[in-house]
Amino acid sequence: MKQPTDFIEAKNISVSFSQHEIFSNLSFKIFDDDFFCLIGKNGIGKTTLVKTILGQLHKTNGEIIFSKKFKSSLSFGYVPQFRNIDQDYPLSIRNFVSLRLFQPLVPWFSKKEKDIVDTALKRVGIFDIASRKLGSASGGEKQKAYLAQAILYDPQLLILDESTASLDTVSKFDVMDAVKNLNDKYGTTVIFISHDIPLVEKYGKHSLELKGDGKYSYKKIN
Ligand SMILES: Nc1ncnc2c1ncn2[C@@H]1O[C@H](COP(=O)(O)OP(=O)(O)OP(=O)(O)O)[C@@H](O)[C@H]1O
Repeated sequence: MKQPTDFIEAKNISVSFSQHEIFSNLSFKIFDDDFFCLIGKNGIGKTTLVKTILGQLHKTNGEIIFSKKFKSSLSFGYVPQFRNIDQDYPLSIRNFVSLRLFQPLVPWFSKKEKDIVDTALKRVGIFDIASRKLGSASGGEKQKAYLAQAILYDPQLLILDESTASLDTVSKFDVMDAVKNLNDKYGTTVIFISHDIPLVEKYGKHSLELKGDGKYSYKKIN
């Protein structure tokens, strides 16, 4: 199969903190339509690697090449582990998602801003329930509201950092199906940091496992 021409390529990258080498000579590609899974035990260097890709940390060695679609200053959306929201939280799902709109100069939203929010709500599949109170939504629906916030400005990369870790099984698959839809239908490039191997195997396209001591494995999954 022909590989996409848009990608981020890491070539022999190494990162150390003082004398502590986190990873070394790491090489892999993240393609434009990728569902790239980053796995490895706690403290192995997954967050460090993502920060390196985003240019927030300096590499000790190696280079990261950005093809034409990706700029070296990447725009990204970020969804961390699920943070629960109280039952009596007053905002609707739509108003909660709108909180991430850049601060408007006037205290109401323009048509363009409303369209941005509606598009994000539709893309993650919560448009029909957008007027409901977020506090009364299920765990999966709340996490999809965070997901809608993360894709509001159509970022080049969507980073899911253990985003399904504390959700029940049904909600986990519900959120992952929404992410898969973004990836399949809208070409959103996904980096999924997870310990959940069954999810990685079901949804991932490539995986990079950091194993410590400079060892890693990079493979195609689906
Ligand atoms: N700024 C820093 N200075 C020094 N050491 C750091 C710094 N940032 C991270 N580390 C260390 O680098 C190692 C890798 O941390 P990192 O957060 O990347 O791991 P991780 O795989 O994302 O872990 P987790 O799964 O727990 O989130 C850890 O030993 C951590 O303490």
